[in-house]
Amino acid sequence: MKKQVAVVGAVIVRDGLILCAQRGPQGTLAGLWEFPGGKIEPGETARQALEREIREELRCTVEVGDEVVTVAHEYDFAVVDLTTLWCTLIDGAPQLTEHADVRWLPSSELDSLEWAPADIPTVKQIMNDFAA
Ligand SMILES: Nc1nc2c([nH]c(=O)n2[C@H]2C[C@H](O)[C@@H](COP(=O)(O)OP(=O)(O)OP(=O)(O)O)O2)c(=O)[nH]1
Repeated sequence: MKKQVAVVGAVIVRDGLILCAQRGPQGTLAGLWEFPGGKIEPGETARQALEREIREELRCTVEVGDEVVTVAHEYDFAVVDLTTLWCTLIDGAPQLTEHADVRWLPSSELDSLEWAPADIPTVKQIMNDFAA
């Protein structure tokens, strides 16, 4: 059985734009775009994990809202269960610590980036939700 990893990602919305983050040039899924976040640690809820990851990775504070969607994606290295949650910034502005780049994009332009494979259904759903 492949290892199963529970991951949370933040869909941070500010002034109608969505924060997209590019993974660093080394390691898993290098250079691809994702929603900032990471693995849920034992004993944490998805929301707690996301608040912690955003503080660590982007040095800012988010308020976590409703779930966008949960998607399971099988990579060669693991099955990733990616849950995304709508977020708003309540303190600070995102700073680059691990990511190569961040961009604020309107939902209609999200598909201009090369996303991690697990994110593609999520990106489609966000584009639909915003267009609705
Ligand atoms: N944070 C985040 N991770 C994602 C997304 N899409 C996606 O496939 N992933 C994958 C990448 C990683 O394998 C895992 C998240 O773990 P992590 O954020 O702790 O990443 P990492 O690079 O330190 O992990 P790893 O090298 O040990 O796999 O989920 C996404 O939108 N956000």
